[in-house]
Amino acid sequence: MIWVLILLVVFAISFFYLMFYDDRELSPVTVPGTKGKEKEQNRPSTTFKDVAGLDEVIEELQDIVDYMNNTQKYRAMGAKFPKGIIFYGPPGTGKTLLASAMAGETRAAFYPVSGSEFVEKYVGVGASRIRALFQKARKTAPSVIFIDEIDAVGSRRNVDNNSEKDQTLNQLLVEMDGFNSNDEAVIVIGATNRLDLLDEALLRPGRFDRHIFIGHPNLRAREEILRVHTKNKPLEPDVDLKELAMKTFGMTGAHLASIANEAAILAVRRGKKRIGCDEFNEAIERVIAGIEKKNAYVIEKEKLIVAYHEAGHALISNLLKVNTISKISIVPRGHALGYVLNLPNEDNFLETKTQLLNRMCVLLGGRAAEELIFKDVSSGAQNDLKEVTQIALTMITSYGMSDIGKRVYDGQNTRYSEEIDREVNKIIDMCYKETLAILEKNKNLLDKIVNKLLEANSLNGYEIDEIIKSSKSSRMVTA
Ligand SMILES: Nc1ncnc2c1ncn2[C@@H]1O[C@H](COP(=O)(O)OP(=O)(O)OP(=O)(O)O)[C@@H](O)[C@H]1O
Ligand SMILES: [Zn+2]
Repeated sequence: MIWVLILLVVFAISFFYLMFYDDRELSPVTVPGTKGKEKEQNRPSTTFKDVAGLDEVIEELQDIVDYMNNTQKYRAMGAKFPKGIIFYGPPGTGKTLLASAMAGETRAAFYPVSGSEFVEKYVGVGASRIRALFQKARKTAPSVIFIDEIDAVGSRRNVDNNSEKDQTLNQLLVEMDGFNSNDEAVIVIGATNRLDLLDEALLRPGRFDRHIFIGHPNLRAREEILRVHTKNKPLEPDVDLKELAMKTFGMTGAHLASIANEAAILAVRRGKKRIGCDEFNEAIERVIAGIEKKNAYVIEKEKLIVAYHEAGHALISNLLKVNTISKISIVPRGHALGYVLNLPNEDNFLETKTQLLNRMCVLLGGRAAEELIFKDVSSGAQNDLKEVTQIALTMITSYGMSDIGKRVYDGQNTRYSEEIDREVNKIIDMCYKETLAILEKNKNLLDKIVNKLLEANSLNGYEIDEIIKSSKSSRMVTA
C-alpha cells in the first residue's frame, strides 16, 4: 500500500514538473513589454465584444480576422493580405484594446511593444530587438505584433540615416518586407496619435498600408462603452447610462473606464450595496478635473477673478444657448482653479458657422469677463484661447467659412500662412468684441452669478438658469 502511495507521489511530482517544464518550452518567448518588463507571450482572451462603440472599425477588420482564422483557404486561392495596419487617433480611444481583441478573435499570440522603448531602453540593440521580435512572432504564428507609439521609431528618417532610431526603423522595414503574410499569419499593428509624422516608407503598399482612424466616441458609443465597463457592477435602478453618456462629452474610452471604476470604489467606501448616481457624478468630476484640492490656498482676489471668469463662460453659454451648463465651480481641482462642466444637448455631426462662432464666444466669455471687471486679464484663459484658435483655424482652412475663400488650405503649404493668420485674428477679435458687448449689457447678471458662486462655491445649470430668469432686468440682451 505504502509503495502505491509513494509511486503516486513520485508520479504526481514528475507530472507537475513536466507540466511546468513543458510550459516553459512552449512559451520561451519574451518580448519587450509595454511597462518596461519582459512579458511572456500570451494569447489574449479579449474579443471584439470588449470593444464598444467601434462597430465600423471592427467591420473593417473582419476580413483580416477571417483570413487569420482560415489561412489555408486564402492561401489556396493565392490571395494576398495586408501585413500592417496603423491605428491612429487621440490617446485612450481603444487602440491597444482593439489590437489585443484582434489577437483574441484569431487566437493569435499577442506581442505588445512600445516604440519608445526601442529608442529609450534598448539603446544600441533596437534593431536586433526588432529582428528577434519578428522571429518569435513567426515561430508562434498566428501572431499579432502591436507597436504602440510607432512614431517613436517610425517618424521620418534623417538624411544621414544613422541614428539609433533610424537603424531600428530600417530593421522594421526589412522585417516587413521579409515576411510573406501568406506563409505566416503575422499581422503588425502600429498605433500613433500622429499619422502625419510617420516615414512614408513605412506606409507604402506591402507595409503599413491600411490606416484606420479611431476617434473620440460619440454619444451612442459612450453609452456602449459605459455599458461594457458596468457589465459586472451592481447599479442602482435609477442610474441612466444614456444620461451619463451625455455628461461625458469629449471623453475617451479610457476616461469612461476610469469613471466606472472610480464610481465603484466610491460606492464601496460609502458602504453601499450598489453604485448610485451620486457616485457616478462625483467620479465624472474627479476624472475631469483631478482630485478635489480641499485645502488649496487661493487668495481672495484670485478667487474673485476665477469666479468672474467661470461666470463669464456660463452667462454667455446661457444667453447664446450653446450648451446646457451642468455646473460651474470655483473649488480648485487638479491644475484648474475653477471649471465649467458642459452638458451638450446632443452630439452634432454637423456644426453651422453660427454654432461655431457661438462656441468661440462661450470660450472667450471667461477672458472677456476678466477684462470687463478688472480691466486686466489673467493667465487663466490659456486653454480657452487654445481652443478658440483651433476652431478659427479649422473654420478658415477646412470649412471655407471665412472671408478668404470657400476653399481648403493645406497646412503644409506656407504660401497663405500670413493671410490665414490675419483671418484667425479677425474672427477671434470679432467674437471677442461681441462677447464683451453681451457681458457689458448683462453685467448685473454676471454680478449676480458671481455672488451666488462665491457663496455656494459651485452652481449647477438649473441654479444658473434660475438666477438669470428671476432677475427682473434679464431681458436676455444679446448684442
Ligand atoms: N472603445 C472602447 N470600448 C471599451 N473600453 C475602452 C474603449 N476605448 C478605451 N477603453 C478603455 O480604456 C482603456 C485604455 O484604452 P487603450 O489603451 O486601448 O487606448 P489607446 O488608444 O491605446 O491609448 P494610447 O494611445 O494612450 O495608447 C482600455 O483598456 C479600456 O478599458
Ligand atoms: Zn475658461
